[in-house]
Amino acid sequence: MVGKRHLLADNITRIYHDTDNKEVHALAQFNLEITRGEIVALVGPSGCGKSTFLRLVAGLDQPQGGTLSYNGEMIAGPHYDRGFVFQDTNLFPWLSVYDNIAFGLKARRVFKQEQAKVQEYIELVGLQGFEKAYPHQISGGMASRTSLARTFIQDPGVILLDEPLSALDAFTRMAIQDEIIKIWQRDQPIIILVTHDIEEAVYLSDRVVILSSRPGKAIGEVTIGLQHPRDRTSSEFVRLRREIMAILECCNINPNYKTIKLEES
Ligand SMILES: Nc1ncnc2c1ncn2[C@@H]1O[C@H](COP(=O)(O)OP(=O)(O)OP(=O)(O)O)[C@@H](O)[C@H]1O
Repeated sequence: MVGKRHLLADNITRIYHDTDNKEVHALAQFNLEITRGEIVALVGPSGCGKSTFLRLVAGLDQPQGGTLSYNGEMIAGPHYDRGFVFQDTNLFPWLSVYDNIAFGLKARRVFKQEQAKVQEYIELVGLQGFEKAYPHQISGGMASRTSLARTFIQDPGVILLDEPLSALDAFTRMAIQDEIIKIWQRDQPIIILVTHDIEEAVYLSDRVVILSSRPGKAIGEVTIGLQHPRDRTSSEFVRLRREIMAILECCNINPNYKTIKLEES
């Protein structure tokens, strides 16, 4: 896979039906191109199709219109080369931290050859000493770290992060954001991050794509030209946050960002 990571969404449409069988246009004419090593954040109002897009890239769902390809091939179903991390960590409660992280390697029957990677990823996310603990014995932050390590260890070309840190306190979230950058710098996957936290989007991503209200369309894009590690208090960081907020405000899609607006004022 090395050197060939390329994701292309061309004119994607996804229409659902609600309980009254009325059409719900989740995504319309949605376009996005991402190459190896990029982190792209998707921000937009609740219900604008962000998670829908991640599900399409994961191959868990199919678009009704447009094409979605990875490395030139249409995405037809799930594959371990496209990993998904959800807000709800979905850890296997009957497996220890170690076995949760090793799970994918075992499923692919590569555990024997790649066993050393398990300890390596445990250390990368700071879980040493908790290898034998079960999910009910660890904190929310540790569960998130386990879930991230379980996905990153597979070395996927694409990693889909659907608000993976939103349930955590600000301090833990910031620590894990740094861990994500550390692993990303090593493995260089494409990362698509869905977040409601504008600061998180600016801290982690190379580009922030802003979606309109449903049906979700890209209505703006902000390039974050800052080196890692980023300083959240720098004038450029604050300016980029404001630029994204301005696009959201300009398109009248502020209501879901009230908390962030209050923070800014
Ligand atoms: N399986 C489904 N059946 C019917 N409607 C659906 C289905 N999945 C999603 N939708 C609808 O499609 C729209 C987009 O949903 P999606 O979860 O992608 O939005 P989102 O931008 O991720 O929202 P949030 O930020 O609140 O998580 C919503 O109106 C949602 O109700």
